[in-house]
Amino acid sequence: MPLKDRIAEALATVIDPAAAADMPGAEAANILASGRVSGLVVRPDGGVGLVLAVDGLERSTAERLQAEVEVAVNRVAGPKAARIILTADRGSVAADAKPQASTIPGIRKLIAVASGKGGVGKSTVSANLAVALARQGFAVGLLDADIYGPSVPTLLGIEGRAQLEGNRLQPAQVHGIKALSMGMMTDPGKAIIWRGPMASSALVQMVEQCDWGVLDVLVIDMPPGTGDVQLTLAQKLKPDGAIVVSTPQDLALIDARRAVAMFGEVGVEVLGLIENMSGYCCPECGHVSHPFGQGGAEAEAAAIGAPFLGRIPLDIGIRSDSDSGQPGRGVAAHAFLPIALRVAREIGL
Ligand SMILES: Nc1ncnc2c1ncn2[C@@H]1O[C@H](COP(=O)(O)OP(=O)(O)OP(=O)(O)O)[C@@H](O)[C@H]1O
Repeated sequence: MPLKDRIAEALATVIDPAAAADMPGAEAANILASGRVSGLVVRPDGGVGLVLAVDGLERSTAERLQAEVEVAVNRVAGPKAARIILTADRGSVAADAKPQASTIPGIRKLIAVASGKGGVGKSTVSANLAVALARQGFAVGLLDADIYGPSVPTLLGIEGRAQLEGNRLQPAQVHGIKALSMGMMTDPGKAIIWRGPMASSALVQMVEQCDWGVLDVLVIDMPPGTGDVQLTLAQKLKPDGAIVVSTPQDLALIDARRAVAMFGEVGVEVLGLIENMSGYCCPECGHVSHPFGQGGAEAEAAAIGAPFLGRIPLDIGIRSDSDSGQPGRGVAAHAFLPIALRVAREIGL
């Protein structure tokens, strides 16, 4: 039987959650019969694409359904073959979220991605989260506000400086998102010597002068730490929510707690903690080890009453894709999808 037919057969085993709710006990309709699946294609490289309509479903139900579909497709077509595009009447899915406008014209929502200390993967998380949100159909911008070590140009493979048109800075357009970085303002390798209030004012001005167009969400890769610059930036930009990234070891978690407290001080809701570099799977033998400990961020989140958004494994592919400017592939694509869906729901996208 052709692969496409076998995939259709597998999809026919997935029950439509709405039909199941309507007909408890009866033989509920599957997602093919109920018309949720369209545009099923098998690409020459073996990848499988389809559109899944999730109208009328709660976000959590839609996420579960997406995961079920992914498993069904991958079972037939091989691991990581599925590429699922969700469509929804946004009103129905986001009905439970509270709408709120950002303070920057044209930008609906702002998310700050922060960490208590440097090097925990905050920029990697920001870039992959931005790409994952864009793949859900949102118009996404990424601001690299990390004045101390702007890494977004490397992570996204951006070369050259930001251009000015009139008095408006033009963001780079890469991987389906718009991006602007301090690293696009200076010569590579040149230190930026702004300090304190000057740094935060310059950053705010940079966001406001950028020609973002209309964005559903702007992801802000904050400078690492919890000093004055970070505090002022949070106060001035008033993000709709903040995500704190930490590795699992105790020292990083102490700093993550400080970052959560900082957002509390300025009244910014913490959407949750992400544990990065969590567990390493040896590509040779498949053994999973935990060089930075295990489960620390989840326990910390529970202790401080913040949601836990998920964990990203320590993965050689993530490291090499970051260095070569290719976010959103392989392990990263899978790990960031549920986090992006949850974040979108939390901020009411
Ligand atoms: N999950 C991961 N698996 C493997 N490597 C990772 C992972 N996350 C981040 N890295 C690597 O760790 C290094 C630091 O990541 P990144 O620049 O994102 O950290 P950061 O917290 O933004 O650092 P800083 O705050 O100092 O700018 C990079 O080389 C990146 O490729």
